[in-house]
Amino acid sequence: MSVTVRVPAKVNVQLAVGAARPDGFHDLANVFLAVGLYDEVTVTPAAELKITCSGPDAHQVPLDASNLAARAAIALAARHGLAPDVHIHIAKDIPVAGGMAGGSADGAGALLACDTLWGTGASRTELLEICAELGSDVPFSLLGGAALGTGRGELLEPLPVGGSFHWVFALADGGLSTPAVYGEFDRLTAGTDVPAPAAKPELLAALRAGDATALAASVVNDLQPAALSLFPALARTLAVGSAAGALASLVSGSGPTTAFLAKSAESAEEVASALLASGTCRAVRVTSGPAPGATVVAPAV
Ligand SMILES: C[C@](O)(CO)[C@H](O)COP(=O)(O)OP(=O)(O)OC[C@H]1O[C@@H](n2ccc(N)nc2=O)[C@H](O)[C@@H]1O
Ligand SMILES: Nc1ncnc2c1ncn2[C@@H]1O[C@H](COP(=O)(O)OP(=O)(O)OP(=O)(O)O)[C@@H](O)[C@H]1O
Repeated sequence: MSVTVRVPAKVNVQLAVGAARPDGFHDLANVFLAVGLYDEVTVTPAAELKITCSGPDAHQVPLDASNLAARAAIALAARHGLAPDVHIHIAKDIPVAGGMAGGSADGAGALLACDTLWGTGASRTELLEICAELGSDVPFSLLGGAALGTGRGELLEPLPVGGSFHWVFALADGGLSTPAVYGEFDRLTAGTDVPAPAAKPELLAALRAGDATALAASVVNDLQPAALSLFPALARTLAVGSAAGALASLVSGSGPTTAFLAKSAESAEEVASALLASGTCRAVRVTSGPAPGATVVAPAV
């Protein structure tokens, strides 16, 4: 008896970052778009909590209680007076420490999988509450689609999207630590007046219309200068994608994955080939978004 949940990666089409708050987090206007790269989380009853991981980046994933999937199982079990005795297997396809919310995806996936396996019947509200305790990106991993995240990114308002967008992702050699990138943002903006973050109306309209050209004209990531400062080689990857015809080239979230919005599936393939041929990234992925949020794919039998 086991339950498998599929969970998407995300790209931030707008990431507006405010000044650091007293609690160390930053207020955001975070426009999330789920894209079709997925991790699959399978939970099976076991004598004790155990985690395994497969996939090309598996060796970088912690297999102890610090794994967000383990933390999710423990949090749900504690709320319902259960023992978190499950084997969690993560089939990992989302790049690790890549700015695509891979760990968050596993947290949301394990939560939904354990809820289904244990029959805890937690409401959507309770699941989202636990997600927010696990991390700022985790609620969106559960929800999927597109959403505006405010607060530290955990307060979600689903957004309408009028079509599918073609994306290419270039995976970098190495990762970036999210706190380090926010720290670099603070260093780069020290002494300046950081405006309160706000979603751009023209960007929300472009999403609503499914208009890739209009979306490309308005994407913006306030963490990009910080990511480039810590990982300067990313500038070359961005330039290659733009020269190959991408409508927009940007750092995905805290990086170092770079994201390229293409006008068509054919153009996306051309951008991907140029990126690979340039030698400025370790791998490329072609996909589209929005993608659905965490979904049970193989229920308990
Ligand atoms: C960069 C993004 O991926 C964009 O969606 C997120 O803002 C990061 O979300 P996350 O990885 O879920 O981050 P969390 O696990 O909640 O926080 C990790 C660390 O990132 C920094 N952090 C995160 C979110 C936020 N709004 N402000 C922050 O300053 C803090 O240093 C925090 O200690
Ligand atoms: N299930 C998990 N998968 C990957 N990393 C995990 C997981 N649980 C905990 N981690 C830890 O979290 C760190 C960040 O990994 P993750 O892949 O979530 O980064 P990210 O995609 O850049 O995050 P975000 O986009 O949400 O800022 C890893 O280096 C690892 O130590």
